[in-house]
Amino acid sequence: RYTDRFTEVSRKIKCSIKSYPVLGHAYLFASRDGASRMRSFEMFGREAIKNGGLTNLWMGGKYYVAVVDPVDLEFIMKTSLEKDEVMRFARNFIGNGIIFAPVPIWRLRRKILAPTFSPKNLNSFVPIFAHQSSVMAHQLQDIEGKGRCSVWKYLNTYAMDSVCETALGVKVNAQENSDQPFMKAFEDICSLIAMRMVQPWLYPNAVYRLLPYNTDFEEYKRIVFDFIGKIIKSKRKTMKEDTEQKKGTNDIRTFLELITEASGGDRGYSDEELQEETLVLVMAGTDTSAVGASFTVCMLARHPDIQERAYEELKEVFGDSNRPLTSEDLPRLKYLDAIIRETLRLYPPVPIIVRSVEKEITLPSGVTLVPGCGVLVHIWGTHRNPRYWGDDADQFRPERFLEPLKHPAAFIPFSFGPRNCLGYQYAMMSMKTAVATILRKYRISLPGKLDGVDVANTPLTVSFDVMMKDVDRFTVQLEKRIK
Ligand code: HEM
Repeated sequence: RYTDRFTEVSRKIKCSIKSYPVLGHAYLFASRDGASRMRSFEMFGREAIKNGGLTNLWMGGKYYVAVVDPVDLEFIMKTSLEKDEVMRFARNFIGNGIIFAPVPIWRLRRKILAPTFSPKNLNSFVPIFAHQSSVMAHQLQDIEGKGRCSVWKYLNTYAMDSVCETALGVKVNAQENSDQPFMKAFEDICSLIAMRMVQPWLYPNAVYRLLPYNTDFEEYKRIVFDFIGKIIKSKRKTMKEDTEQKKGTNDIRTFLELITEASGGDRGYSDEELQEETLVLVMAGTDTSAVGASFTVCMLARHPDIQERAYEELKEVFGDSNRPLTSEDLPRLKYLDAIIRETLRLYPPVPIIVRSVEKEITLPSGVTLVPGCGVLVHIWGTHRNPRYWGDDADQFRPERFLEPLKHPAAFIPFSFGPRNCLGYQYAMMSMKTAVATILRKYRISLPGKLDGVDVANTPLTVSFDVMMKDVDRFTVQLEKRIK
């Protein structure tokens, strides 16, 4: 009966991509390869653009409406706060942490976590971003002048060190010891989750448990939880004293301290709940901003004129001084801000999110969605919708962010509405600090041609592993700038 209702909805929406009985469109996602998964998602984004904002996607018998129109999206993001059931595969990993939690749990956790992202707290983190990015700039000497090299490891460990120090008050020194089993395990588990989400034949637990993927999943999960568990245990011991000592001083209060206190101190979150929330912060905060900063570095390498303009802006703010960046410098770096936003538009670190329709809703475009429908919020497609970005929507042009947006939900790398990303400003500050620090020290480039291919003008090949990543692992050339 439900399927009949979904079929009825889907008939009102155009989709020229062939779907088969039982499989639906899942045959397009059968490969293990993340780049192939992303190509299929891009195809649905383009199809929705062609059809005026919506298209259908059948994942086996499960129906999704894919949306790339900001007017419909604004409505959906304000009315449908529940995550789609397909996120249960991510929930198997991080439990009821705020990001995938059902709405009643989410409301409580959001209330506790939100105040910790106040401007005062965020500004107090900037010296940590500045210090950690100077460590990164130093580490990058390893690849300076060595031709094409990946910057991923450097930016990922920078993000890890910054998040752990700001959120948990723990120095993990990932930059100096970059072989962190936690980071590799996290990357691999994301890949497994992404694959299971798009392959309905892997949905039943009875099937999945028989496959080697499940053994890997459990092993990666163990590594990740061991890491987080150790941190929490050590912090629980010292936190009480730390908090007492910091009272009345200007010392930085970490998220972990703030959320423990806000949720009632010793009688607040259990160890397990604190573990879930901590894991969300580390998970949501590390790879996403590392991916965003790494894509930005790749874009600067491809657009030397834009890079020079950003460097000029840095010279205006810092002159010839090597002084560390401060929180007052960040709002002055307006062009760098536009470059990062333009990068997040073309290469959103989270290209797709999925919400669930709980109550019947009629979208501004006139289509009525029934309970149980999934909504595929196509961030990648929305960002390339020519109706809102013009005919040059696929071109990298940061200047577009110096003008007002055509619609507030046309640019949604951090999602939109009451359940948007809590770390939005944190991420912008961390990424800006990292990219500014690299640019002050290095010129970023790429050879014009490689194997006869015009590198600068070829779009990056990206994969979908929950997060979107460059399959070449963000490869560029670095040369030291001579002052
Ligand atoms: C470029 C970097 C980042 C991007 C692109 C990003 C993107 C997102 C997206 C798309 C969501 C899902 C929202 C939804 O379902 O509507 C989200 C949620 C969230 N993000 Fe971020 N994020 C970034 C960085 C961060 C950082 C640095 C933190 C924390 C330090 C953070 C914390 C969170 C939290 C707590 C949520 C869950 C919010 C909720 O469900 O209420 N994010 N983020």
